[in-house]
Amino acid sequence: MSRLDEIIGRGRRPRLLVSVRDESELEDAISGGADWIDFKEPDEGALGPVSVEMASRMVEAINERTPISAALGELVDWQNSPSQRILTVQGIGVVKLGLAGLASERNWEAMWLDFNQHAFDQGKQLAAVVYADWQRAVAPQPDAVLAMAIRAGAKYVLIDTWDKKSCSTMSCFSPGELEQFVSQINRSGMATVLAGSLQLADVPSATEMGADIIAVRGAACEGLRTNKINPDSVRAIREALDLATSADFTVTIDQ
Ligand SMILES: O=C[C@H](O)COP(=O)(O)O
Repeated sequence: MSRLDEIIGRGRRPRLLVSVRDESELEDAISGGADWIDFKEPDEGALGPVSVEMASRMVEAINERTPISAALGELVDWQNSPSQRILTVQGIGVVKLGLAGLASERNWEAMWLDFNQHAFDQGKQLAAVVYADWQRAVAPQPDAVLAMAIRAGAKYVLIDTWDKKSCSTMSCFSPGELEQFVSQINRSGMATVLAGSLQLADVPSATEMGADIIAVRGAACEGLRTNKINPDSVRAIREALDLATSADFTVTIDQ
C-alpha cells in the first residue's frame, strides 16, 4: 500500500486540497491548513498545467509536508502538450487529465487506459476525471467514466467542473444525484476527490456525502480563482472542515 493510499484510509476526515500555481501560493495554502497541494495554472483552463520547472521547484519547496497532485490538461491535447515532462517529476503522486472534447471519440477509453499505464510506469496514479458539466465540456458522461475507472482499477475519481464560470459541481447534479454518485465511487473502493467551484458553505455537505478529498481553488483565492491564494480563506475552509468532522457533528448526523 502506498503512502497516499494510507492517507486516504476510510473513516478519517477528508483531506483539504488546494490548487496552487507557484511557491508563494503553496506556502499560503499550507499555512492556512491545506493538507494536500495540487499544482495547477488557473489561467490555462480547468486543469491547466504549470511548467515542469515550476512543478520541480514546488516539489522541492513542499519537501514532503503534504501529498502532491498535478493537473496535466486534457487528454485530447496530450500528444503535443509541454506538460508531458511533468510526469517525470518525482514527488508528484497523482495526476489529473481531463476528457473534454472526447464525448464522440469511440476510442476515448482505450486512449485513457494507455495514458493510465504510461502514468503508472512513471510512478503516478491517474485520477479519472468526471466533469459535472460534461455536456458543456463535450466529455463522456459521468456514469461512463465511473464504469471505466472501476474496470481500470483506478484509485481516484475527481469530480470537477470544466467551465468555471457557469456552474458548480453542487448545482450541476440534481439533488441526491451527487450523493449517490459519490457513494458509488466509495463503494467501488476508490477515493472521491470533490471539486468544481466549491464554496465555504459547501464544506458540510461535501463532508457528509463522503468525499475523501475536498478540492478548491476559487474559494481559496482573493476574489477570482485567477487571483492569489488567501491564507485566511484557506483557514476558514479548514475550520469548516474540522467543524464538520468534529465528534458533535458526527453525533448530530447519526441521529
Ligand atoms: O482540484 C481542484 C480544483 O483546482 C478546483 O478549482 P475550483 O475550486 O476553482 O473549481
